Amino acid sequence: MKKLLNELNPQQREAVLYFDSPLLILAGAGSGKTRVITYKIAYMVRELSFSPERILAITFTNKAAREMKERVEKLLGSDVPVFVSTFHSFCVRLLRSHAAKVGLKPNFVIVDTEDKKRLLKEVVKELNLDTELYSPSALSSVLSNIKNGTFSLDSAQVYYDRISPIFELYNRKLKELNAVDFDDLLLYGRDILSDERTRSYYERYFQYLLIDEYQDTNRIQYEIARSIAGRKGNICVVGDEDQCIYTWRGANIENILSFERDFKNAKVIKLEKNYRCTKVILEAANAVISNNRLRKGKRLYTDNQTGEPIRLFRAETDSEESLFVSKAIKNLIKKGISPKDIAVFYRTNSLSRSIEDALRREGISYQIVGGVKFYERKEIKDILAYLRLSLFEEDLISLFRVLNVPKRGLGSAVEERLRRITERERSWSGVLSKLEGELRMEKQRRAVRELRETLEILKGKTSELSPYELIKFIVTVTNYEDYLRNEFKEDFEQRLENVRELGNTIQEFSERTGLKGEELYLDFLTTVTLSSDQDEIENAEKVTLMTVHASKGLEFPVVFVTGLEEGVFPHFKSSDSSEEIEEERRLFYVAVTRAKRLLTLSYAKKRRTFGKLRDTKPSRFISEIPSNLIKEVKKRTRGETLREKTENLEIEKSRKPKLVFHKKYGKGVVKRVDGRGENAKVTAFFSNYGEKTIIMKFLKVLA
Ligand SMILES: Nc1ncnc2c1ncn2[C@@H]1O[C@H](COP(=O)(O)OP(=O)(O)OP(=O)(O)O)[C@@H](O)[C@H]1O
Ligand SMILES: [Mg+2]
Repeated sequence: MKKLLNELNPQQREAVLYFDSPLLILAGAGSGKTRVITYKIAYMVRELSFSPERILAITFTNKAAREMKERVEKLLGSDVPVFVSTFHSFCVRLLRSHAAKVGLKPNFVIVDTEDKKRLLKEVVKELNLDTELYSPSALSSVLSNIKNGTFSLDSAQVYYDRISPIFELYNRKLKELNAVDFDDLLLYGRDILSDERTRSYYERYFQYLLIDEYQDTNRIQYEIARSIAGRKGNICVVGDEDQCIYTWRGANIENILSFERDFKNAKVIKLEKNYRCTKVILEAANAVISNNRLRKGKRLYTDNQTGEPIRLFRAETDSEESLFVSKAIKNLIKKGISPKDIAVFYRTNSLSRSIEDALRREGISYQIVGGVKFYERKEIKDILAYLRLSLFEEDLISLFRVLNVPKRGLGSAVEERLRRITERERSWSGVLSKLEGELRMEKQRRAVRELRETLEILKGKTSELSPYELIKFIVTVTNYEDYLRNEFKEDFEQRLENVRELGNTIQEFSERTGLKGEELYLDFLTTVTLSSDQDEIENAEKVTLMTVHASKGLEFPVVFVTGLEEGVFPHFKSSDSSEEIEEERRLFYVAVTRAKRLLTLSYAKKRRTFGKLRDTKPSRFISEIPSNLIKEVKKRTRGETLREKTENLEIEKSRKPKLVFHKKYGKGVVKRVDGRGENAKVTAFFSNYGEKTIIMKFLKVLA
């Protein structure tokens, strides 16, 4: 364990060892906040004999949760059942155990974004409102804001005068369907904990609570945390107010301030040393963020190398920008940088297409984070809908989805009839029997009967077949393969492949968790519904493309930030108030501080928007970086290829040596390297001779 603590600096160590009162760690990017949480958990388990399952750690994404668990296990050298989850998945657990308290059944369904819009469309229709005026996707986010407390129902009324009945009917429908949306998860979680007996049970059960990315918690999450930490105040939160980038989702800087007020005797520890970035990158980040006024103010330093200047490429057009990025990446890969160490960021998803095209042309493999996710693909959702129906009689949301998939000649008139029946009937068998009785056309009646029979058959199979077999069976009995072949000629193969992959995934999930039957599928479906953008990142030899929002908490040796134009980044929606600009600046700060060694910024002087090439202005954030830190990648005279232009992108080819060999002193462990190439000065520790500084050319690098 001593060794563990040695891997921390004095402030980090203090944070790990501190248990006397609630602890708030406020620190800038890359200063080791996440590391402190991980080490603190390991320390509690190993040195203080905490039962791992009684430690609750909250992270921002499921991927972060998984990684944290893995790291703790690595530090401890064994599997530990630490409870690491997101607020949402924690609330799912709470809700499964206490569903009745809030009027739900334990096997409630979580509606995803698409289901939610579908339901809202129904609501709007039922209230005889105009679907153009009350568009489901706009309503979806308004309702979300009302639930998470960013808007009041009254203030939303100004824009949508019928918002109250919509809100009411939507919630009623959810309840009737035994369904919840993402925001409900938190609200119900809070409600469950508002019962004093339940609350004190969890307060006693969880002996310590840790929260990462605390700056992005919203009010409701804060209240949940408070109820669990309770009076004991066994809580440690880490955050950075400069990285608060989710105020539009209700994240609230107030929570940092109220922490010190609500948790008596809270101790605040600051971490000021950054371990991630080069001096140049960190200085740029510090300079940019100092333009924000809504902050506590702190300055990070680093002992890392000065590093390369920040590259800036001013492209004529967006396609030239993409070309530059792809050529530069190609060059880096040629120089030995691994593709998985490279990330390209943009402000909005729509900017990815042109970069994708360019990368494809260069033959560079990439993964795009936050596009259409695996579980949002149509074929996956169709099969999962059948799976859900075979498990849950009352999942009428899924029933609507499969009514005419595969095509059975049951169009919108039948759907309308179905909707009316669902007002009285709650289970699919009842609903379908009624529907069959009401229909006039024999063909339609038969189609409905067949659907009901199919679902009956499936119902019996969930416990009988292995997950892989079950998915295969669903595909067979529904004739889904034929459907795909007929409807999606171009990418039918790919879609079928995705469905097979789904079978494998559930099978693997079952083997990993040891779960079976209904419990298995319930857990799997929850995981799937709550998966976030970051969950899609594979650990493959691929360049990663993502929005800045999705990059939170991550780090990459090489980062490109593209589309740095006024109106794009900062985004035009934000340009009318200084608070919103400050949020954009925090977002830019997050982008810059993801880079460990090389940062490249770019923008296009003309960008195609709404089908036309338009003039742009460079983002103000570029001019907020001191010019001595920037080196422009100039366009050279004609005749030279872009490859030559980007050849200048220098980056250390090999990593710093770790182990060296010297003729006289033998093997030495490297502590420091000053300079580059064969004349670099290497300071190393040799077991029989102590520390020596030697010129690189007299050494042999062993590792
Ligand atoms: N004491 C340390 N010694 C060596 N490396 C460290 C130390 N502390 C942190 N690091 C490394 O620095 C990097 C950044 O750490 P970490 O991700 O924990 O920072 P963070 O404060 O959580 O950043 P962010 O604000 O971006 O979430 C990681 O690669 C981590 O392993
Ligand atoms: Mg972190």
